[in-house]
Amino acid sequence: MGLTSNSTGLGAIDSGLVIEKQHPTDRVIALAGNPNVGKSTVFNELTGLNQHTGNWPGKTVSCAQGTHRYKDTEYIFVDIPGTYSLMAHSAEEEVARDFICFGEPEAVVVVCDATCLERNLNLVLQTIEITPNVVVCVNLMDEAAKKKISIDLEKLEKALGVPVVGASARSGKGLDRLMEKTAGLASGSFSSCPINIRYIAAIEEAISILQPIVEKKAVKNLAPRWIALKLLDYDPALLRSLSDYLGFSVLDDPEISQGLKRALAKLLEHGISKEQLRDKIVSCIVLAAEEVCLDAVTFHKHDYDVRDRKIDRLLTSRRTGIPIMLALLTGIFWLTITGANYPSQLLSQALFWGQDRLGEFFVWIGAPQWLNEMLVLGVYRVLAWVVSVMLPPMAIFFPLFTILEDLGYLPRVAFNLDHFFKKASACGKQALTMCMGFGCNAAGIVGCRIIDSPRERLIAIITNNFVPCNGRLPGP
Ligand SMILES: Nc1nc2c(ncn2[C@@H]2O[C@H](COP(=O)(O)OP(=O)(O)OP(=O)(O)O)[C@@H](O)[C@H]2O)c(=O)[nH]1
Ligand SMILES: [Mg+2]
Repeated sequence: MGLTSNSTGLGAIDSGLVIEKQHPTDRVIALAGNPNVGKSTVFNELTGLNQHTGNWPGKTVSCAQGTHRYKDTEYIFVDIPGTYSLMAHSAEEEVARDFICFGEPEAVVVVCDATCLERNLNLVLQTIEITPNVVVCVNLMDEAAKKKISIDLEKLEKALGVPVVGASARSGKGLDRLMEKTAGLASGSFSSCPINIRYIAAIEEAISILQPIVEKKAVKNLAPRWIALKLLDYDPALLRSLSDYLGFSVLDDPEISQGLKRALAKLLEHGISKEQLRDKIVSCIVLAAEEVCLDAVTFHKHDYDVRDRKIDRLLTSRRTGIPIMLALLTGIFWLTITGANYPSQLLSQALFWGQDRLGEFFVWIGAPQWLNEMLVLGVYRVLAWVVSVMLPPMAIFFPLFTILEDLGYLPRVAFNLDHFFKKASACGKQALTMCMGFGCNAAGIVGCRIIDSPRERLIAIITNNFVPCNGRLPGP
C-alpha cells in the first residue's frame, strides 16, 4: 500500500486516459481482470515498471501505462483497475469498462485467478462480448497447483474460443507465451472465434429486434449484439460514454428508440421487467462460466480450501475476529513505539554529536554567528530531530504492515470494522488508511483513493488528519 509516482503528485490526477502511440505500428494492450489477480504483477514483469502490488483488492485505482518491446514492435500495456464485472458499480469499474469498450485497445488480456477461475470467467465472458481480441491469462497457476486444482488450458481455450495461457506472473512463468499470443492477436496474424453467450429465449428475441437496427448505424469497432444488450440493460453512464464514443446520442436516435420500445415490450410479454432483466443477464453469464469450468477445471482435493475458510472464520467472526484484530494491531503499535525507542536514542546521539562537531567547524572557519545559527541550529538540528524521531518507527511500522498486507489480513480488518465505520457514515476501508496514518499522515490521506464513494472518501481524508502519526507519538 506504498506510495508510487502514480499515486502521488501529478500522477494522482485522473485526467482521462490518453494513450500516445510513438509510432503507428505500436499496439495498445489492456490488462483487465478481477481485483487482486496479479494484473499489476504481469504489468511490472512485462514493462519493468513498478506499479504497486499487494495482497488485497483495489490497489490499482487509476490506469498506468508502460511499454514492452516484442519482435520489433512496441506494445503499450495499460494496467487498469480490477473489476468483477463490466456492469460498473464503482468509479474504478467505470474506468476499466470505458477503457475496454471505448479505448480501442488492439487486444485485451484478461488476467484470471487460477484458484477461482469460475468467478473470474464472468469478466472474460463479458469482455468477449465486446471484442474478439481477448487473451485469457490464467495466473497464479502455482497457487492452484498447491491447492491441487488442475486446469486443462486446451479445453478452456476450445470452450472460450480465444487464446488461453497459463502463468505464474510473480516468477515470470508463462509471460513469453502470453506475449506470443497477444502479439499474434493484436497484429491480426491469427483471429479468434469466441463463444456466444446464449441468453434465455425472451432476451434473445429482444436482442434480435434491436441488433439489426444497431448494425445499420456506424458503431465503429463495437459488437452490435453487445450494444443491443446494453441498450436493453439501460445503464445511463455507459450509454452516455457510448454516445460520446459514437458521436451521436443513441437514445435520441428515432430508429433505435423505436426498436428499443419494441424490444422492451417483447420482454414484458415474457414477464421480464426492466428491473429483472439485469439479474437474468447476469445469471446466464454465471451459468455459462459454470459450464465452461465444469469441463476444464478439476479439484483433486475437494476440501482444498477448508483450512483457509477456518482461518477466515476465525479472523472475521464476531467472537474471535475483533479480539484477534485488536491484539494484532496493539502488538504492532507496541513493537513500533517501544522498539523504536532504542534506535531513536542511538540516532539522536549520533546526529547531535554531529551537530556539535559542525558547530565547532563553523567557529573554526570563522563563519558569522547568524550563519551558524541558521544552518547548524536551524536546518541541521530540525533535520536531526525529524530523522531520529520519525525514521525508526517508520522502519518498524511499514514492514510489519506490509507483512499483514501480504498475508491478506488487511481486507479482513476492513471487513471487521465496516459495521462500526458505517455507524459513523464512513466505510470500513478507511480503517486501513487510518492504520497507515499512524505511520505517516500523508500516506494515510493519499491512501483514501481506495475508497469508492466520494462522500466516504472525503470523510476519510478529513478525519485521517487526526490520527497521531509517528512524529506525534511519544518519543524516547
Ligand atoms: N503465488 C503467486 N502470487 C502472485 C502471482 N502473481 C501475483 N501474485 C501476488 O498476488 C497479489 C496481487 O497482485 P497484484 O499484481 O497487486 O494484483 P492486481 O490484480 O493488480 O490487484 P488490484 O490492482 O488490486 O486489482 C500480490 O501479492 C502478488 O505478489 C503468482 O503468479 N503467484
Ligand atoms: Mg493492480
